[in-house]
Amino acid sequence: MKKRVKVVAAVIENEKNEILCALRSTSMLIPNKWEFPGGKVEEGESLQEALEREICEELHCEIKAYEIMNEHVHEYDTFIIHLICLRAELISGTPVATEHDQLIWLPRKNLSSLVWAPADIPAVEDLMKENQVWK
Ligand SMILES: Nc1nc2c([nH]c(=O)n2[C@H]2C[C@H](O)[C@@H](COP(=O)(O)OP(=O)(O)OP(=O)(O)O)O2)c(=O)[nH]1
Repeated sequence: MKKRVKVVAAVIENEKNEILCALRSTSMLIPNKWEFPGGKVEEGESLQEALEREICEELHCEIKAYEIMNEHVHEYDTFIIHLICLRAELISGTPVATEHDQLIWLPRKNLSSLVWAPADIPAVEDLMKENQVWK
């Protein structure tokens, strides 16, 4: 049976309405694909606590995590991911790529120019739809 992981990911939006996108490195699982930074939820943690911890560990900055913007189950060849994307805001510091190969801020309308991890595509599509409604 495939392993099932519960992962939280941060949709961090800045004051210019750009979203932080992170490139998984060649040494990570699902290499060279873009994702929303985050990681696995540990036992006893709320989604928000898990995400704030992961971002602090990975990007060396502080965020405040808010509500779920997209939730999706995706089956990879070797595992099943329950990916939960939360809206988030940068509270202090500047994100630094310590595990990722690259970090970029992109306006919603340009998100489709990146090659995303397959599990992220529904969240990316939802974000781009918000662009059509509000911008
Ligand atoms: N963080 C994150 N992971 C994603 C996304 N999309 C996606 O398929 N994944 C996959 C890649 C990884 O296999 C898994 C998350 O694992 P991870 O390695 O980033 O999490 P972690 O830091 O808690 O892992 P670990 O090193 O403690 O084992 O989910 C996404 O948008 N964000």
